[in-house]
Amino acid sequence: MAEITLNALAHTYAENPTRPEDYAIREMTHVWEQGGAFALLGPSGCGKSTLLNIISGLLEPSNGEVLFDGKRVNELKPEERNIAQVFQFPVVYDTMTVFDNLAFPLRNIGVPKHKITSKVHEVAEILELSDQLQRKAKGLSADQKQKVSMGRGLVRDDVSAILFDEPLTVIDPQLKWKLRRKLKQIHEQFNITMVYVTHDQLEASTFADKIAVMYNGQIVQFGTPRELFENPAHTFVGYFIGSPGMNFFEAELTDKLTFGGHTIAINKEMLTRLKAMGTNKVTLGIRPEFVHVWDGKNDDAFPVSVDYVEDLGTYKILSFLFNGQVMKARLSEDQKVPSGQIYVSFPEQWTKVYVDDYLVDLNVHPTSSDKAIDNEQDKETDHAN
Ligand SMILES: Nc1ncnc2c1ncn2[C@@H]1O[C@H](COP(=O)(O)OP(=O)(O)OP(=O)(O)O)[C@@H](O)[C@H]1O
Repeated sequence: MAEITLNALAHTYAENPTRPEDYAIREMTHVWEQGGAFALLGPSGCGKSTLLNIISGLLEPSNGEVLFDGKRVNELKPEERNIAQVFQFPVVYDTMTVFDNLAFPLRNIGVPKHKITSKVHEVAEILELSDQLQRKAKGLSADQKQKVSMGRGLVRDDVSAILFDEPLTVIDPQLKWKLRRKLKQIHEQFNITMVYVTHDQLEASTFADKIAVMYNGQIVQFGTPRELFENPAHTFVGYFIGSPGMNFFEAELTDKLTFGGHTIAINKEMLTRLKAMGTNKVTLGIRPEFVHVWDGKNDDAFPVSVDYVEDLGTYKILSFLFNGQVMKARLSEDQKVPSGQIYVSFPEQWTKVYVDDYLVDLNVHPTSSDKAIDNEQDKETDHAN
């Protein structure tokens, strides 16, 4: 069992890296606590496999350290790290029986025979493979083979963590949910650190307690599925999580925030913070679920025109044009479908503010650069006095 720490970790495949874009993993410091179920979620090419290979020892990082329970493991070979890895495609020995496949990692480290037998039966029972133990792996279905792959990670008591790299890719859709549930159950039973890599938000949120969202070689947010939904820390999280993703629009900052001449309701403290940041490029984000749609005129609502409505069975997605920009609102199944000109409002609580793609969060203290701006402003005020 292990807590995994990435300390100022960075990796590049380039020989002479000069720009941040030359790094597949940009410098990150990150902790996966012992016993947690974590997902590493992001689109193709964001650096998930690179990160996983660094943790398992298949790849040596260009900079920084990997620590297991506080101990540096950079120099340890994969087999010395006690990490089990389950890949996209099942790794099983076709000519061996299921029993021998599961017993293999234990035989390798010289575990006594009677212990092997009891451990293999215990794991087979959990994975519902007990009646398959004497079968040759060759004849198994893809999902059964993948269960054997997982079982090979679970038989060893000395495993620090299990890393899953898109393990359900080859599994039939109707069996996916079953295996996902099984994994969750195994996690609860074994209390082992599990890191699950996927580009599928549904897989990530059903498996993990906490999700690390990766984008361009960086972890842009690490939070519960609910945090990622309600308070995306980066515009990419808003866009990537949710279906459809968050609506974004550029607002103009003067003594208020406006979009196409309409004033967007925003907290006073937030306005002060934005002014202190010295930016006039502010991006606002609101999830389709939180857009209020009204039939008639309303003091807080903006006039918009309906573009089209998609009926998705249990809910509807309304596309509308606001100041020439297409945005979306989610309507419940029984909500009346409006047409023509309608009114929408954006509740202040759910209107998120982003500068340079990062959330401006009033609960988080300003960064040192914000403080520097504050200090400069204080100085200017002193001079003026
Ligand atoms: N061996 C390599 N040599 C050079 N560049 C590489 C190598 N492996 C990966 N990359 C690059 O590093 C970046 C991150 O790739 P990586 O495979 O880690 O992403 P990923 O999120 O796992 O993508 P996928 O989901 O498609 O596997 C990409 O730009 C990729 O092209």
